[in-house]
Amino acid sequence: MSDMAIQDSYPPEFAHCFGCGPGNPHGHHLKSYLLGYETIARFTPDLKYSGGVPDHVYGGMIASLMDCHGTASAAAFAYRKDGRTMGDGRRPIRFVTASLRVEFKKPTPLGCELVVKGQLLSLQGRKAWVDLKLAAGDQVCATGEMLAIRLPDPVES
Ligand SMILES: CCCCCCCCCC(=O)SCCNC(=O)CCNC(=O)[C@H](O)C(C)(C)COP(=O)(O)OP(=O)(O)OC[C@H]1O[C@@H](n2cnc3c(N)ncnc32)[C@H](O)[C@@H]1OP(=O)(O)O
Repeated sequence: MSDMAIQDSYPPEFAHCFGCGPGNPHGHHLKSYLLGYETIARFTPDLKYSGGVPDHVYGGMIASLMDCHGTASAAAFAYRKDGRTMGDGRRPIRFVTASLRVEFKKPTPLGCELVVKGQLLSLQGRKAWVDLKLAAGDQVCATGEMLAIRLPDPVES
């Protein structure tokens, strides 16, 4: 596993995300890592992120974790495809979410660590499709599929 969290390679101007930006003092600071051919993030939601019943995680939190982990995953997969290393000093590769479909398979327990994993489905031009799974222990509680779009490089003047 790379020692560097994908989000820690974000330059300051891209580091404000509430879910994962290192530069947002109020945010969740999600950290995603490239591990072989998949990505992984671990996060324990605070007890205030309860859903309809007190011991289940709010669905928006689950979608938020997939949102941030999915775009970070897309970036990591694109770095690898381009033969680059994150934080290499060149213009960073960044993706934003164009669409995210989440399927809530089981209630997600609150008060324990959640593990989000991402796998690349396809990378074509600026478009990356990422498969996502969120689990509590051995139980997959939610699955997702993201289309992430790579931000274009600025035109040199
Ligand atoms: C910025 C720093 C990021 C740091 C990382 C933290 C991110 C954390 C995760 C997030 O919360 S991201 C925030 C939520 N997402 C957004 O705010 C994105 C809002 N949408 C946009 O900014 C633009 O629509 C977008 C950049 C996604 C695309 O606009 P562009 O003008 O750059 O591209 P264009 O519209 O030409 O689309 C490029 C391709 O993607 C396709 N596409 C775009 N949106 C799509 C969509 N929603 N569904 C399907 N396909 C889509 C589009 O058809 C086209 O396909 P082709 O190349 O084959 O023609």
